[in-house]
Amino acid sequence: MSPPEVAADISVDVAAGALRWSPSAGHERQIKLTDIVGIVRASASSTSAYRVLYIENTSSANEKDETPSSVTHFDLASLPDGLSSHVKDLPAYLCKHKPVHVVVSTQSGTGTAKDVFRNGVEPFLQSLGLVYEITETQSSQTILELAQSRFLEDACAGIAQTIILLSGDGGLVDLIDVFSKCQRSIQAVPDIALIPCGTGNAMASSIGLRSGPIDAVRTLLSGQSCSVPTIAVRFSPGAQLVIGEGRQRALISNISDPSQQTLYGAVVASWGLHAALVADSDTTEYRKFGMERFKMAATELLHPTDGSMPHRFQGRIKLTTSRPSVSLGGNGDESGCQQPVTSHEYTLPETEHMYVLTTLVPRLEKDFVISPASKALDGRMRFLRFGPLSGEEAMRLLMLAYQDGAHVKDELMTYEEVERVRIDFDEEMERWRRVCIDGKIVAVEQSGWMEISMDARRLLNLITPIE
Ligand SMILES: Nc1ncnc2c1ncn2[C@@H]1O[C@H](COP(=O)(O)OP(=O)(O)OP(=O)(O)O)[C@@H](O)[C@H]1O
Repeated sequence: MSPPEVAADISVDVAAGALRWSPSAGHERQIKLTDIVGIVRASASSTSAYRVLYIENTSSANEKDETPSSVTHFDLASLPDGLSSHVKDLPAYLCKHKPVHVVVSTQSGTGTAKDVFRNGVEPFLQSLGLVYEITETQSSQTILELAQSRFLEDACAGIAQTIILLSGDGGLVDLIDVFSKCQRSIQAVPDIALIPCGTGNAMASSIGLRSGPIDAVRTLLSGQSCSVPTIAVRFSPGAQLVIGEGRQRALISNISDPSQQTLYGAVVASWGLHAALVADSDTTEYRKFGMERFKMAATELLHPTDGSMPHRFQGRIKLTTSRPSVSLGGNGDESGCQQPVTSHEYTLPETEHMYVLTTLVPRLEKDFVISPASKALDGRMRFLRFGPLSGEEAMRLLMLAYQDGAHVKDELMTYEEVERVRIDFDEEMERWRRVCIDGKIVAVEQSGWMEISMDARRLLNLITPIE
């Protein structure tokens, strides 16, 4: 790390939204006030009083660099007018006795997590003098193994942990799955700071981290810790995880009891078009295209090369919803009192489907608002469905999700809050019995089923921006 730079001639130009200073060597510098990550008080042993952490944009017009920004800092002897609102105390989750654990998921998205660590997270931690340990993923098992051997053990022993996770949704889901399958009680719930480095980044986008991974570093200094609600997805005994670019199968759970075939997630459980396109596009070849990979796979599913219509997914769907009880002989309760809520279970009349999705979050990508009524981490589950359509019509409907979720107003769409969803699959080919749980793909056996419901436990916290 370079020696601290103590600034002189610091001035705040509120009208221009700029901060100017003279470094100890070199020309006057200027940044936008919006690029300030935060200002912290220097340690007692320091000669300066404050440290300004900011995002430096080093991109040039010709550079094709996906992570051009970096986090850096300079020191101040005193605080000029106009900067006091940027002064932050270190949040409790950065004041634990244990080193911060950083997990870099090297294959997430287009493989930028290492750069994001080098340019954003590492200089941030060093600027604050925080001690940290790093794990870079070597395989798709790394996070699962680390969660099992370290994070879970410490959580059960009551040791407070903060984990900075540079990944997409997959890394978070690996942690959720390991913690949810633990039979022991968690004594200290870990705080997870998600730095979005994946393709969809549904959870990060949904909690408000939509300006890229370097910008998400801000939240490390000024976020709040919120518990993560999860779904439990139970499967029929023959269901198997699809791994190795679709070529291999693995057990869902190492427990031999078939009734324990459960996966846990925090984002989405889907069947039909969504699950098929996530499954088809999860190959090294497709991953190179970033977010485009979803659209490319969708095009192939919606416009089969043999000129046929898109597949009609066969199965029966049963929903359980919460509804206020209807009072006998009345048109609702006019007294203003809350009506008791009862569960209502019914099977959809349609047995052919195209898009079937249950979600806990509003966004599947930064601008793809799948469930506009959802609020991240509020623990409410919503169900979306539409039936068989032409490729053009399905695309039209899904593109409306990019207009703040306008698709849910379309009469072709079923959209409602649910407590439980059960699907009984009536498909012969395994290809059409693949489902997606937060990016993981499961192939259900012929005549098999899956059942999605909320898990009552909250075993992990997520650091979210304060609104
Ligand atoms: N070194 C590695 N070798 C093989 N697989 C890896 C390696 N590092 C990470 N992975 C796997 O790559 C996948 C990346 O998933 P992740 O969700 O983080 O990114 P993504 O799929 O691009 O994003 P999103 O889920 O947000 O769309 C995970 O399954 C992870 O276990």
